[in-house]
Amino acid sequence: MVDTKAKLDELVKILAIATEPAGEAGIAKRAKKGVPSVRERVNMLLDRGTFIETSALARQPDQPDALYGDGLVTGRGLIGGRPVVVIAHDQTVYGGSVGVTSARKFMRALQFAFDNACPVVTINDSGGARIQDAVGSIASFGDISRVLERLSGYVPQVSIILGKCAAGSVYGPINTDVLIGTRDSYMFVTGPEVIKAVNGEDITAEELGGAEVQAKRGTLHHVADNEQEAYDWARRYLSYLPTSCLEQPPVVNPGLEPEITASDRELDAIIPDSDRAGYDMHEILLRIFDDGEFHEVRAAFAPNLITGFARVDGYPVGVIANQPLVLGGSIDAACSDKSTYFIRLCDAFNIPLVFVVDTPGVLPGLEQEANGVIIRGGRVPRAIIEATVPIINLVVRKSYGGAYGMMAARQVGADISFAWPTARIAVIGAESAVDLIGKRQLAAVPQEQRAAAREFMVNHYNETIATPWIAAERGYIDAVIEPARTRLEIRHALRLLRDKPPVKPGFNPRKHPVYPM
Ligand SMILES: CC(=O)SCCNC(=O)CCNC(=O)[C@H](O)C(C)(C)COP(=O)(O)OP(=O)(O)OC[C@H]1O[C@@H](n2cnc3c(N)ncnc32)[C@H](O)[C@@H]1OP(=O)(O)O
Repeated sequence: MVDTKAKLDELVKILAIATEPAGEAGIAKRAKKGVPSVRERVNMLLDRGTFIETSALARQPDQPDALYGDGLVTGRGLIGGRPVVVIAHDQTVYGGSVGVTSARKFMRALQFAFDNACPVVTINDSGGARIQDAVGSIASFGDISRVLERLSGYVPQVSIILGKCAAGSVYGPINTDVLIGTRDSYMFVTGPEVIKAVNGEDITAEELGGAEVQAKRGTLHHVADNEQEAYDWARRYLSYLPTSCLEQPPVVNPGLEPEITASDRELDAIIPDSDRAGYDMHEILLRIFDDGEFHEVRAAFAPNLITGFARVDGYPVGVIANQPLVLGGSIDAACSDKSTYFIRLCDAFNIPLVFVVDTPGVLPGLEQEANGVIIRGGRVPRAIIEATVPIINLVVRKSYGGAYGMMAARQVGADISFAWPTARIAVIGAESAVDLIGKRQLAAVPQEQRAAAREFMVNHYNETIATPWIAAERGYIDAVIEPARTRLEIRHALRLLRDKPPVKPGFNPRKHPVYPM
């Protein structure tokens, strides 16, 4: 005979335990740290009331006191009304470490995302592979890595970093698309105590892998002031992406402001008269896309290049722009990596690219050469050439030398290229050009007249060579446009390119190209 009521009572009791598996000790641990519970975290991320948990009762076999959930909460829910899979570590259960059972849950959740072609968001607060599970846990991380690779470029993957994450719990996230850390989070391969024990090095957690440091290294794509901001940032990021590479990104509020606005007209005066004066590129970006909105990604890393998302007539675009306020907007090794990554991210998810160009060229010097500026810079044009999404190129001021191609000149990959009348398109800047090819002429000028002669030659170069007119006359760019018309011209251009096919025509029997790495 089955005692149905007793069974139901047992279920209610077990579910209550599973909701707070570490009991009072877990609650006290969170209270001490001042952090929400893992399920509160999931609910802060998702649309209200949409979370459906899976495998809440999973626990280690053959251990009567094993804790439910095994340190991981998994399930599905909605963000902005669209499905996502969520995987979140419970720091109060085995330190959120990943054992054989939790790894199985992890894999099942990833498989669900694969089968249903929906994004994955992980909330990481974990010391990595569970030491007690020995080879079982490191083997499980191997399994997880293989599934993450299958998902990469197929569905968007976001990692939120909270607390102190180490080892497998940083290598997993770094293989996802975007990492968001709270200001008080840490990422390292091994923590300070292990380092002290292994090589005697005394180092603080902040120096080793604090959020600010990791953002400057490019490991974190955004540092949030608190958990809620981290979840909001992730939600906003996903609003620009399709649920998978099989879909198109969502369109939001098309058709607004079809005529030139007062904000558009401000663009006519934004480039300073002085060639050497800087200005904040954000001021341009905020005026050439919808609603003055720009969702910047990786702001703290290589800030001489800006990357982020915006909308053009409601359709998401990825934006890559030089920042004249930092290193004059020159291109260095770090910003080359930033650019390559962002091109591939957008291309993977059918998001057109808009390059906004004002760069004096590739940053010269020993430090850059030692940092691999050649090999890292070499990947940028490759990524542009391989991309199949529509690409727009807009030169607002300088576009010199190798940087011309690295910012998607039409000959490298732009489908449509524009320049403002203030554009300077040339092999090198005026001063360097005069010093290089005009040195014999200058040497022949009497010393007292040399400075004036040099200035004359610089002006002559700027007025006759480094202009957009030569590029326009010879067909290297498509049009020179009034700055105030830019927002509408980009709209028209992307409308023309809306049906660009996602494959390049022509058969090539190779397996894949070889990258400069
Ligand atoms: C593929 C791989 O992942 S191999 C590498 C395995 N992981 C590691 O080497 C990291 C080991 N862990 C650490 O270095 C530290 O715990 C840190 C840096 C992650 C966190 O440090 P702290 O914030 O000071 O927390 P603390 O060390 O107290 O750990 C919190 C709890 O998690 C447990 N824990 C942390 N990491 C692990 C782990 N990998 N396996 C099992 N338990 C772990 C701790 O034993 C502790 O348990 P308790 O609350 O019952 O005492």
